[in-house]
Amino acid sequence: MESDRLLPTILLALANHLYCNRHEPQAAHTALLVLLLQPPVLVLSLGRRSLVDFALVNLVFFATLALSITAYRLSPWHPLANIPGPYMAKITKLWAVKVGMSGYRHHVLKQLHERYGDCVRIGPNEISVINVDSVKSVLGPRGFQKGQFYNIFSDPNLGTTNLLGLRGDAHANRRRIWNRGMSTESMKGFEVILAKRVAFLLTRLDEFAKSGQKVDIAAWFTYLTSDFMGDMAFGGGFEMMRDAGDKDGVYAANKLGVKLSTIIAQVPWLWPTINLVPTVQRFRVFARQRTKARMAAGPKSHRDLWYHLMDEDGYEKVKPTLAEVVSDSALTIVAGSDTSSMALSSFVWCMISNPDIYARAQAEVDVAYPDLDSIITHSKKHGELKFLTACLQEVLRLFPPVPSAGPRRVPAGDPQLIAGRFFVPEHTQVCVPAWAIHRSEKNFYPSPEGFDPDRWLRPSTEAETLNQAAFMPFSLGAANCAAKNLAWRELLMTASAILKQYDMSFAEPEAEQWVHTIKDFYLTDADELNIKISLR
Ligand code: HEM
Repeated sequence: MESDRLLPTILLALANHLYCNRHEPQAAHTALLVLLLQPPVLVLSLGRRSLVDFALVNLVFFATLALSITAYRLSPWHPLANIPGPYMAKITKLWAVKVGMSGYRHHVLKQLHERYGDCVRIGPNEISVINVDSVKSVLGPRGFQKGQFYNIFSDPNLGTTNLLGLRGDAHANRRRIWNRGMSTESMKGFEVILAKRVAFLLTRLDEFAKSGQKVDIAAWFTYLTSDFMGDMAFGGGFEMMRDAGDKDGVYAANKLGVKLSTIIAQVPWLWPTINLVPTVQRFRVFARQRTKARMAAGPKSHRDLWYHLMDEDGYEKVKPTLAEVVSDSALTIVAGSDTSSMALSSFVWCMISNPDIYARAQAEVDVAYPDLDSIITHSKKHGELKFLTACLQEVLRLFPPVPSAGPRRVPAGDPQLIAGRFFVPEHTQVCVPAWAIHRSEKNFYPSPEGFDPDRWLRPSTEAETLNQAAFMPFSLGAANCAAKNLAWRELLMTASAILKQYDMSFAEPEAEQWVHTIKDFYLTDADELNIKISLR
């Protein structure tokens, strides 16, 4: 290729690299279009017309761009050059997309930390940290704002963003309403709603116990938590326990959205493009339909979350808009169904896999609750369930339902010292993976990978480590789980009821390996967990 085309093509590619380095693209389709258009425009402006010219200019343009980006990302001038990590991760986000799509991101991050230490570079502009001091500075009271990944929680159709996607003052204002909605007083109303659903679960599970058929308990916990969240968010909407499945495909659409978020987490500028896919819209259509139904139904006898999010008590000077409430109610279903159901499934798996511990937890429930009714009518005795609580803590430690979450972002103009030795520039994405933190022997020792509920109950000794500050299944700081207390009640009530009512065993050898099928798609997903249950 002659220099009259070669030089301008190379310069154009380098200029593109320089521009994108300063201004990260926000939407894949526009960025791609702009890139694809440039080489042909250049060829035409140079007065050329032949196909060979078009092909060569394209080749040189994209090869130069790729080489320039790769060289810079691996060079000692890159601001994250001194942070160790895999080469492919440093060069391209495609590495993270591949890892994310495999569903084993949680395992990969843990292995990387074992190999490289507390701070690992996991993307051209992204790091992962697991030492507790850094975790505090990222998530603590003066922590970082959420990274670009969380932009997916804005709904272009409603023109608003749900709580999970908000930052700064906007987040604090909305969170105040959530916190009021999750007060001890509100919890009483929610418990009535929860108790009805748990009681119904038991009537459905009794059918399996009586027939002796195996039951996919993971699916039934999903039905329970989805039905419950539907009640909370929109005063109803899901009847998955009644239908023994996802009749309308709404849950599946939601699940697809969450899975896609794994890819988007790595390349957030793909979101506006993926957002155009009709299946992704299905869940939003459901939310709009339920909103109409909820508004037509009026107040419920027991106040649901909708009541509080709408500020029907009139505490706020400026009332939340309907769009904000709809998007937060939809968030309730996303955030509150798979998280709790995976925790409950992991709990059942841990019980059956550890018969001695199972027997102790069951005995404790039998002492606290003389009959099943007392379990589902009130939660006053939850404080007495010390061993069961320790079992659930251990479940949440080993199998956190949000294993690596989305990254936070180093504030503009304020580089940070991370892991005590690395200066990290503004806008760097920082991931804080609970799965790896919970399984580090620096935080939980001995046997950080073992199921040992007693570690939460034994008096502390020098030979053991139980780092409470490193326990973060509900995340930490201002944007931690808004429904942590409700989730605990749900876990304790359901776990107590299951222990009280049934004896459980694995229905097939594959079930013994079930935890190895847990995948990390921001929330977790796993195979069927088939068990046999019999009435006690
Ligand atoms: C065992 C059950 C649960 C676990 C382990 C859990 C865990 C978490 C985690 C780790 C986060 C932070 C996510 C992030 O930073 O990306 C979060 C946020 C959130 N969770 Fe939960 N969650 C559970 C149940 C629930 C339930 C039942 C609800 C709904 C009623 C809920 C509502 C929320 C909301 C609204 C947020 C966003 C908070 C904010 O950004 O201020 N969660 N949860």
